[in-house]
Amino acid sequence: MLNIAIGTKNPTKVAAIKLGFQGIDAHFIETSVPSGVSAQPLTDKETIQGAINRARNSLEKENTDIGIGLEGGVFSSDHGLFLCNWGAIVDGDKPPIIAGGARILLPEEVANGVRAGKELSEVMEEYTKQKDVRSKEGAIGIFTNGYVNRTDMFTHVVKLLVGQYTYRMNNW
Ligand SMILES: O=P(O)(O)OP(=O)(O)OP(=O)(O)OC[C@H]1O[C@@H](n2cnc3c(O)ncnc32)[C@H](O)[C@@H]1O
Ligand SMILES: [Mg+2]
Repeated sequence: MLNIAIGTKNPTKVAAIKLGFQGIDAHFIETSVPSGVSAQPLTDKETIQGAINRARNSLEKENTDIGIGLEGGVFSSDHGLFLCNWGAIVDGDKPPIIAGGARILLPEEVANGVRAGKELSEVMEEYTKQKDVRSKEGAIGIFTNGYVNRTDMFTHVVKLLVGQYTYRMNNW
């Protein structure tokens, strides 16, 4: 059995990790760890680092076989501010396994709140007048009209991670 530390207690991320590991005999420990980056990462680079830090910190804290981290962020482009998501698996001293998720543009009204220094989660609550969007459908669920929610999006990231992890186990 694979012991896995999950570097979050956010229910959308926890659900995605359990779905992404379906078919693998695994035991999960949810643990709160620092991401080591800003609460609102503003570049791909910072968001990737947050995912790796969460994976490594949860592995070291819980002393499991592997650690997994999922991190949400945004980045600026010529077209506006994109939502981005990254994930990482850390397995001892091996190089981290990394995978990226879907990206969508945020409406300018929401983007301006983040540019002004607010966290996306806070802006989403004001914009939708709903509490705790981050733990439910997420910004991606709201702006895709429910077609792809935060768990769907992170499940894809986790499958990309698990697939690369099992490939490496079998071939390296
Ligand atoms: O408990 P943790 O694991 O930290 O979960 P989180 O919801 O805070 O998620 P992240 O730290 O990975 O996300 C970074 C920031 O972006 C926000 N965010 C990212 N994606 C979001 C989404 O789909 N909906 C609402 N807020 C989102 C989030 O609330 C944070 O302010
Ligand atoms: Mg957070």
